[in-house]
Amino acid sequence: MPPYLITTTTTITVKQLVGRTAVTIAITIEKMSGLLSSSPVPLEPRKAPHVLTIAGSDSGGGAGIQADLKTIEAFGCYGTSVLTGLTAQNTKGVQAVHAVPSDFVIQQLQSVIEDEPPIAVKLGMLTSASTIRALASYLPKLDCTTVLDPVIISTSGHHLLPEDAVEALYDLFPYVTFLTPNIPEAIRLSRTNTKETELKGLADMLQLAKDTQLKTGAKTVLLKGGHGKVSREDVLQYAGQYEIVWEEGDEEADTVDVLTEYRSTLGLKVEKDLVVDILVTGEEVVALFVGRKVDSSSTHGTGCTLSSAIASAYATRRKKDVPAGKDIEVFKRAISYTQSAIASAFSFGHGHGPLNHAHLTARRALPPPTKHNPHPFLTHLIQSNLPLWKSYVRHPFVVQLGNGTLPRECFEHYIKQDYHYLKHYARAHALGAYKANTLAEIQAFSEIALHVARESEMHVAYCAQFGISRAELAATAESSPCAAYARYVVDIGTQGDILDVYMAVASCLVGYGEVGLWLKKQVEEGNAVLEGNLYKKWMEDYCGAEFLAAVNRGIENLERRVAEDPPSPEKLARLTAIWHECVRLESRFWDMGLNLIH
Ligand SMILES: Cc1ncc(COP(=O)(O)O)c(N)n1
Repeated sequence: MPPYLITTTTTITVKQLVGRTAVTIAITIEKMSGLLSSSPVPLEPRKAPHVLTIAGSDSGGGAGIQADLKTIEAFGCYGTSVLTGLTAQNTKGVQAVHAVPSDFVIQQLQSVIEDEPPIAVKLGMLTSASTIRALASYLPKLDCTTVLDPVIISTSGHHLLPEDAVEALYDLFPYVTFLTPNIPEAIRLSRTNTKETELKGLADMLQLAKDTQLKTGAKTVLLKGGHGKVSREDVLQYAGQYEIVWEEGDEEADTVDVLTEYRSTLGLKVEKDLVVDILVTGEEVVALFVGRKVDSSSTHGTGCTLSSAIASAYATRRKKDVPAGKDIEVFKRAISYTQSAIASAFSFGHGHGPLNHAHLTARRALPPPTKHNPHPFLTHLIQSNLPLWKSYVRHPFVVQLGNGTLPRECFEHYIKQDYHYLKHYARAHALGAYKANTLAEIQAFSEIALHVARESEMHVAYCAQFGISRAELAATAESSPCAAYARYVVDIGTQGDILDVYMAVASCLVGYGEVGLWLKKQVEEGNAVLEGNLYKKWMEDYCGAEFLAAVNRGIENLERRVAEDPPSPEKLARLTAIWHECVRLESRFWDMGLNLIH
């Protein structure tokens, strides 16, 4: 589409975007009919599932009961807390621990339970052997689902559990439904003599998870793989053998070249290592949860958050007929919540920062740009419908153009229609200038509109290479797919606000950047040809450094705009819908070329 962008030096800005927030309103028929009938049926009082945490206090707010209660709340449950100890702690470390006497721990527990029994109990820092033993004799009476995060050493390296208390844990394990150790904790609790550094890949981790379950006697073990490094190939080896649950969109995330390439031009390390959490129930591997490693120092309280998330996801689970240890959905929701809380963490303190427990709610829905992902808005847009995005950027028209097999008349039809499209694309930018409310923004949109107008002249010359005269171009009737796309963009510009305009013009820019990069890679790998290709000039333009620099500027300004003024969830949903529609219409534009649609 826009060769004019090749020389574009103007910035494109777009406002904020992101996150996935879903609000479900459920009204039961009974209640409805109750409301409507002449003798109303009394409504059941609304109840939030009760989740209890038995853990220590972190004065810094990132771990312990503070993290637990925030997590429980985020899952829509009601949290109660029994404190086992107080820590004087911040993000830099633990300065002191003060144990709560074990009989007072039990007294707190009795007070809570006598009033309202919990659906699930999370256990964290248990502080002393006497408290652990007291809990081991109390828990069987409670008869409810328990999640134990065996907190032994803090992220900052402080011993939170004395040696005799670690041994006392074995009295508690038989009453534990879900045990969630990390690799060092699993090595310790399974009493294996392996050192962490001796673990070689996924096979050793699988063995460790099974050993931990066997030696502790906990019903289910979720071995957290955050400390390990696993390659994609290693995971794929187990594809037929175990259920593999990929993090949303991650299976294909590598294919978004435009972001990967841009990150590497910014000098950022593109993290290839995967994190694998292993779920073992009854000595059987149930599932592997695979996600991308998040390069972040905001990890304080990760174990507390995940275990509370499991307790809460269990308390609100939908499939009540599936055995607890095999309900993959529970673990998937808990892991995904924790991963997003790390990825969207904001900076706090001078050490290992806390997670963002409120990422599911309104204004923090979209993660802020981080070192790991400086493009959260675009990542959200692309991954919100990856198959749709691929139908555009890997369209057969593009594939055939790259390997030189695209029939000439298809390209000619496309390029003539593209000329028409440019006119409307320029109008959309003029509308953007009209709607902008700062002079800088007015200038940016006007300059792009000017560029489009000027560059359409270049387009005329470009078309001449294919024997298409200016008169022929002007006389060509607009095809329906071109009209549909162009009118949609201009219509959004007319009825929407400035941010809508940004959105309506973004997929064209980013998509052509992606197509250019992909074609370049195809040429390097021998799947596409440049020399002797009829479309060489077109390919060179879109693979060229100048065009890609314009794409990068556009992405950067879009992200900046969005980070400065985050949209509400409703606005985010609208922006995402505009993006999807433009991507769909871009794909139809290639269809038009390939199938000579008029
Ligand atoms: C009260 C309390 N509970 C648990 C942890 C472990 O959390 P982390 O390993 O992230 O330091 C902690 N530091 N403090």
